[in-house]
Amino acid sequence: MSDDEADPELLALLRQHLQGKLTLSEDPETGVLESAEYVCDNSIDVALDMRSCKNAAAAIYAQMQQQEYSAAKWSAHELHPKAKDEATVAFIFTMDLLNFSFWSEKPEADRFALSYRDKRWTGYWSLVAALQRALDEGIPITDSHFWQDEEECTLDVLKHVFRSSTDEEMPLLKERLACLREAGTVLYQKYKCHPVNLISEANGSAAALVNLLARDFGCFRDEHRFEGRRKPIRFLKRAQILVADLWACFEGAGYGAFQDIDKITMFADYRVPQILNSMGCLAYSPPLDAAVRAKREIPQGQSWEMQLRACSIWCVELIRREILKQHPGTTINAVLIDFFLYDTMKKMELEGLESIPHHRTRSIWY
Ligand SMILES: Nc1nc2c(c(CN[C@H]3C=C[C@H](O)[C@@H]3O)cn2[C@@H]2O[C@H](COP(=O)(O)O)[C@@H](O)[C@H]2O)c(=O)[nH]1
Repeated sequence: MSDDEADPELLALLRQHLQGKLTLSEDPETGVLESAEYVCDNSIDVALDMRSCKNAAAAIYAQMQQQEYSAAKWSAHELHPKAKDEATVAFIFTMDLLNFSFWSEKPEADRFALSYRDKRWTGYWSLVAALQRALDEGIPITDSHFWQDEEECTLDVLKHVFRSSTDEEMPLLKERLACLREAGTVLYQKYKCHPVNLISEANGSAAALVNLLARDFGCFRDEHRFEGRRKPIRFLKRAQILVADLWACFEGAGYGAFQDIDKITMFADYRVPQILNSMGCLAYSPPLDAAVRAKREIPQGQSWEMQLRACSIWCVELIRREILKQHPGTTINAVLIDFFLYDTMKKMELEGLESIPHHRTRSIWY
């Protein structure tokens, strides 16, 4: 067949499509909601309180309206990147590769903290500040070529990037370096060394992008066994928050344009379960409640930890459905509810209003 002749198979497919006979493959699903509902239905140490979820839906909606809460708030934060370009995509990809496990056992004054732009940053914001500071210092921390260069991108360089203003180091630094190395290799092998090519591969689907991340990057494959069930339970928290951060940063356009963003669920971290419990939406069994209040470490993958994560996802899904029922046509989705709950929890923490500690699990998943 010469170059300018169309492929007969392609022509046949096109003809079928034009005649309405070709049903393109179903929109992809991530399987996270199905996983969350399954674990929640089989949980005995974490339960949802429906009355509180209903009340929470009304309160969250009212406060989001009052604060004019929208995706635009994402870029408003001084540390988040402002430019709507490939460099920002690389920044967000790097950030969500490493967006896990900032909590400390030390008192507030001694915990890992980072000084940047004359402020002290802890938790998630210490990560964002560290990346911004590295770029200011000419360290190409968001460049996948750098991640692969074992001479340049060493553990000592990462220690410098995340250097603390206290004696405590950022947790899991070796694991963070391993995430960068793996991501650098996969981006080199499959995506021409840049995450923008990942986004275009997903063809405007948030669920497809989440699935690509879980398929190709072990460090995004946040799925685990639950009590003998054959099919793994999928949480995919950092894959989902990566898609959500792109969507929020680019305000649903450009590299953040996803026609199915509403398929993204709440991000199963250690902060949102804390506020859901404080609002009465999640109830813990006495032994779990005692373990959380005693700040005892809860191992990743253990039943309690799986129940905390899954019930949080399912709880926010029910709150989302209740808001939709009370306010048909609202643009509020699980991403915005989640962002709002995280930000509200951080405000409560700042004002010393935490009624229960967050649970202590050390892992690269959240
Ligand atoms: N579910 C959920 N988890 C979130 C975030 C964020 C930050 N998102 C920003 C972007 C838009 C929003 O408006 C936020 O301003 C971080 N985390 C997770 O929390 C943990 C860090 O806690 P702490 O150590 O206390 O900072 C860690 O697992 C981190 O991955 C979120 O939004 N939702």
